[in-house]
Amino acid sequence: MALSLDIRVSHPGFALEFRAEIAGAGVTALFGPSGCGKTTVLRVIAGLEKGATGRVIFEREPWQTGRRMLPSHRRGVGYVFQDARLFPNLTVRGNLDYAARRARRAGRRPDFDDVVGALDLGPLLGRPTPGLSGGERQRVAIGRALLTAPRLLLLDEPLSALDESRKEEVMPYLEALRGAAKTPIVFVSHSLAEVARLASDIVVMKDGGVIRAGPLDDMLADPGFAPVIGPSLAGAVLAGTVAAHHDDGLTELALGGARVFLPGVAASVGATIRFRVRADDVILAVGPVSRLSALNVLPAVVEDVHFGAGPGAMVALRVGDQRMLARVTQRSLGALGLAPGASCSAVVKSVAVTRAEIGPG
Ligand SMILES: Nc1ncnc2c1ncn2[C@@H]1O[C@H](COP(=O)(O)OP(=O)(O)OP(=O)(O)O)[C@@H](O)[C@H]1O
Repeated sequence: MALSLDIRVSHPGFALEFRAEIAGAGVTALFGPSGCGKTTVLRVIAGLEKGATGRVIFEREPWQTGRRMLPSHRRGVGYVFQDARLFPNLTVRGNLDYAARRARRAGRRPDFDDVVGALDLGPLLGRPTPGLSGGERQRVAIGRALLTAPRLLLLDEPLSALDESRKEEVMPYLEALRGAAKTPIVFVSHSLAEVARLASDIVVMKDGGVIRAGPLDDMLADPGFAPVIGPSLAGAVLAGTVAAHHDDGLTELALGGARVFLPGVAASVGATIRFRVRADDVILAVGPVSRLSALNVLPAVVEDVHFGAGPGAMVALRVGDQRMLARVTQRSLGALGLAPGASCSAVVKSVAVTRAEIGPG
């Protein structure tokens, strides 16, 4: 584990008591409602929360023990804030150069051209920052953080200030970063769709503490996790390989032996795609399914059933070697005779999977 945290922070009316081990690679999401303490955790990691106590160890290096803190600038942390916080008096190039100079002074060697290329910042370099769009500003902010050649990258809701189309503009850069960066990333979000697209691990927070932590895919496929996030948000991530793009705008994916049709995905044939299917969008059927508008009928086996306090049930399904969740009524389960071990079909409408929930694998 790269980052070991056992920290406490106290503000008037708020107490944080946070323990977690954060992986040395990939993206760990800190997920939870507004005010649960996500930003405070990032600030402690970055060395910005002066009143914090406890222990922060990064790759065996003590960043904080008790009240002794390694100064923020000696940690090698890149921080991207919700609002880009660019220097308004400098051009895009000026903002980026500033970061690269800082890194070089600290003995690190950022690759300017590499970062500019990865984030498509070339055409923006001469622009003053006040005139940039929200999406452009965040790309520059991410570039600036990368140019400090950080050992750890902290992203605090980098998309939350953007509207949906701007989010979609920036998201592919974050996804590419996840694939290319050897730097571990801690990503704060209260959007499960964003977390499902970017994260490999998740730490779920509530009221200043950790309520669940683990690998994202396992967690999202666990029917016991649904009550933690709210059943209407529940849904598992599936992965498939692009098999074909069709003239009517649909993309066909191979999932083991099964086929799934999604709204057109911009990825080449053979590429791996991840997509989240919300439990509410899955219909279960027993026996032959014919003449149905839904395009995806996946052979499934019931693995587990969790009953809620109301009339609903969360059903864990195995589809080939992957897992899915379906939320149906207990009445339907009884009528169909569905219990662990039973075979059924999981029916998913193509249009139920939105673009925001589809990303590269
Ligand atoms: N410097 C401070 N002084 C007093 N209270 C603070 C301070 N910083 C944070 N808090 C409080 O601590 C709590 C946690 O704040 P924090 O910003 O960490 O939550 P969050 O989960 O990141 O929220 P959001 O998603 O809205 O950004 C909030 O109640 C906040 O008002």
